[in-house]
Amino acid sequence: MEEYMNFYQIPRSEWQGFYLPKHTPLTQEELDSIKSLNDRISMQDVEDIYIPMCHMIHLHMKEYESLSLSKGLFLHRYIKVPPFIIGIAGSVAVGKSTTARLLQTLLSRLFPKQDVQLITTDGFLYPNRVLEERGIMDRKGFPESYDMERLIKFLNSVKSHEKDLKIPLYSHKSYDIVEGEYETISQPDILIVEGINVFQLPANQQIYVSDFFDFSIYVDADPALIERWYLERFESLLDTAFQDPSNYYYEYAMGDRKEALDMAKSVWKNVNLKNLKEYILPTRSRADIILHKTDYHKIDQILLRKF
Ligand SMILES: Nc1ncnc2c1ncn2[C@@H]1O[C@H](COP(=O)(O)OP(=O)(O)O)[C@@H](O)[C@H]1O
Ligand SMILES: CC(C)(COP(=O)(O)O)[C@@H](O)C(=O)NCCC(=O)O
Repeated sequence: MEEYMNFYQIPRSEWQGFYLPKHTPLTQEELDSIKSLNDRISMQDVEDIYIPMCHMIHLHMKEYESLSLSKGLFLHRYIKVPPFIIGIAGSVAVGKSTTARLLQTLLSRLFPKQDVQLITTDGFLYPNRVLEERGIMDRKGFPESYDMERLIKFLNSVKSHEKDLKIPLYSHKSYDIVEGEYETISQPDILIVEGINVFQLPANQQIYVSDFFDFSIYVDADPALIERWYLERFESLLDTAFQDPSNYYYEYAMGDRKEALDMAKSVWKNVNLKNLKEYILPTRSRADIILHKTDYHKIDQILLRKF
């Protein structure tokens, strides 16, 4: 079957004309706050791609709100509109967290009354102790390494307007869940959920994570490019975060550069690329929108679900 049969395939040049950014110019302060997320983000992409996408998301939000209100009228009860949840999926190192933080900034700016909160699903990875007990330490990021039931219960609580929900904290410094530390999500209007696994259909569950999504985004690129971004990020971390003696990769930062890069290449090939091919790419066509990136993270094509 043709994977994209139910998608409009829209080249960048066409997409950028759908919503003219002159309606929503960003102030210098806002541009600075985006640059502080990642100073390599292209402002042209923000204007041409992300701002029109925020307006597309707004269309979905309006429909969602209207359906919730109509449901309440039908049921003769007041239903407070549940939080609108946006899922973001894609490979490790394709730029999910950068996209998620950019979207959080832009949605907060464009819709100032909305409280936009963000989580990443790495907090739902089992702690290393559990992964070791199960003999799956080398499967971090694969479906069996996540407590998906906990993630589903969390999303249900968010939709039910529960307050002060605590989620575990994953540290890329210790490469493990930090015991006793949590992140708090409390009654957002919009919640962005970013992770490699968010469109997957876990075995033995009747409810899927994506059942809670009201809009979903897949960030896509050629795996050879993603490998380059993975290795570039690894190299820049060798010069910065990994220099901290308490960092999981400290020995690599202190040792031979080539050995460190060979190790990263092997993790890419045996873990992250394998995971991409077996479990992440097959979920791509579940997204409402696919952002396709080319060199330097430039978005060249947008695929928008028709139905
Ligand atoms: N739009 C972008 N422009 C430039 N660099 C980017 C962009 N998005 C991501 N990157 C870079 O690519 C690498 C991977 O991005 P990241 O958001 O950490 O990926 P993920 O969350 O998918 O693992 C990082 O080094 C990041 O700085
Ligand atoms: C923590 C991750 C599984 C990504 O988690 P996500 O937030 O996307 O759910 C990934 O960054 C990771 O650590 N992968 C294991 C192999 C590696 O060290 O790259």
